[in-house]
Amino acid sequence: TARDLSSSMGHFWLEPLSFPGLAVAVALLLLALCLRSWRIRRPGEPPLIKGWLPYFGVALKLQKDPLGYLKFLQKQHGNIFTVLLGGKYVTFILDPFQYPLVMKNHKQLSFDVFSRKLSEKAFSIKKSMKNEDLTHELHVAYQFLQGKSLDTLLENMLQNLKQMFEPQLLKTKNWNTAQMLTFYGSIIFEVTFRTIYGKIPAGDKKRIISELRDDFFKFDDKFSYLISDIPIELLGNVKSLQKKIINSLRSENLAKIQGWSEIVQRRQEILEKYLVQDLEIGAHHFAFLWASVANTIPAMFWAMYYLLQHPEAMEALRDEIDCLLKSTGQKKESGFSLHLTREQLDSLVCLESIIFEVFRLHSYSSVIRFVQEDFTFNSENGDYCLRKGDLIAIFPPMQHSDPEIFEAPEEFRFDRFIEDGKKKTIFSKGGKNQKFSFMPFGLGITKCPGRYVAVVEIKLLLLIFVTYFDLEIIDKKPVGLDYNRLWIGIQHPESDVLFRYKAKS
Ligand code: HEM
Repeated sequence: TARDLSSSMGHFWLEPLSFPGLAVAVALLLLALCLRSWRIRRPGEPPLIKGWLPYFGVALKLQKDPLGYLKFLQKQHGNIFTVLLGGKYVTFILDPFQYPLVMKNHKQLSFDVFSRKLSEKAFSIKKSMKNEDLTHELHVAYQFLQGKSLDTLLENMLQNLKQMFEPQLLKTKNWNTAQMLTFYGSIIFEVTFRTIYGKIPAGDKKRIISELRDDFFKFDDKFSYLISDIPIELLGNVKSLQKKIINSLRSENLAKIQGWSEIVQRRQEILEKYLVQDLEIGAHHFAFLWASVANTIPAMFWAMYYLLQHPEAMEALRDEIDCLLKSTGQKKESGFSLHLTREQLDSLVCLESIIFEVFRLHSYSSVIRFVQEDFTFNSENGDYCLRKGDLIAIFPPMQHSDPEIFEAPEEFRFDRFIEDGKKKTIFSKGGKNQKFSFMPFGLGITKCPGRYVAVVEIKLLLLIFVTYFDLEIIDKKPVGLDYNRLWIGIQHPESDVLFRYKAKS
């Protein structure tokens, strides 16, 4: 419908044009749209599905029910086919045994063309993305999101949570009502910012962090439009929000913040070494900040949402946490005195299983590659010609929702990732182990480097809320997914959910 169409394009505005001017602009636009859709399948190419809408192709159908529609196309056309989506031709590779072929052909199937375009539009990172040495050094620096550095991040995160919770939240002795996504979003933004970028000096602290957070969420609300072809200038105030956030993360402003994490220190050194332009440095910090919270927030929302809807999961989790606290001699009653190591967090198999089950159900992180040159994809099921300029997509939710790998895949089962009291890591189909059955963080060279931080952070927050608070869901109606962020991580809920909390007495 026209409404769907306008929402899938974004609510943008145009400068008023005179009538003849407008008519010519519309005619040219329609011509351009039709030309983009004018493609005929060449011999050897995968089946081509263009839909009936010029330019948009099957975008609306896919957005309405991505899994249902892709499974329908898979039944009709097999494991490889090309669809027209918002002016782009995307070839889906749905057979997991062919994933390694996509990952290993770096030269023909490039990941950086796609991510460079996104970084330029969404975060205003311009020249520096083309500098291979810089990109390489930034990648090497991701080691500071693992190992010993991760232990330090965990310690600092606990400390920050203590400072954030003690003055206020832990004193909430009467029921307080809040919207769940907004509530956890705000906590995650603040604790992540403090842990990664450090503490804003007292005085202006509250104002600065809440202003940055508000701007960040307003920007993030429009993120799905940033991966479309709509120029950023047509997205209302997104450009000015982007400028404002980048400005607050420039070296000069970051220098006022104390306690940078190792990853930020190292990134800053590398950025200074290669770049002269301070705004470009701010843009890199913005991209990293976005990556560090954008997916953790909806993941935390869903974990809490399912826990509150599934008393059996809550009970199992409470037992597991009680056991750990007892065995480490920690008492719940003595204020916020928790001390946890990464090994202890790691031993909580039920907690991890709950989080992984949320990822399985709601991570739509896709692996996207750009076809750099015409290329023949030699697979076991035949050879396919891929066309220069098209995109290739691997779509993990197809495995996550395969009933032969995960029984009753639509159900939330808190213990799905537990077997004989231990973590279950291998899943099979038809008797064969499936290496690519669970891919919430992408694959290969572009796999998320922050995945350990994300899991530690969600574990810590769930543990704290379950230990120190009484929690109840108020809106009991089931909540569906909003597929606006189809390719980019954990999906948001269709609507926020009312819940209430109070500190345990
Ligand atoms: C549940 C939470 C998270 C999910 C589902 C997630 C998912 C992903 C995915 C799928 C990618 C790859 C995108 C691509 O193929 O281009 C990615 C990239 C990235 N993620 Fe995460 N992520 C999460 C949390 C985090 C956190 C907490 C951090 C940082 C502390 C982080 C830092 C990054 C960075 C820096 C990249 C870009 C890597 C590059 O330069 O290639 N992520 N994430």
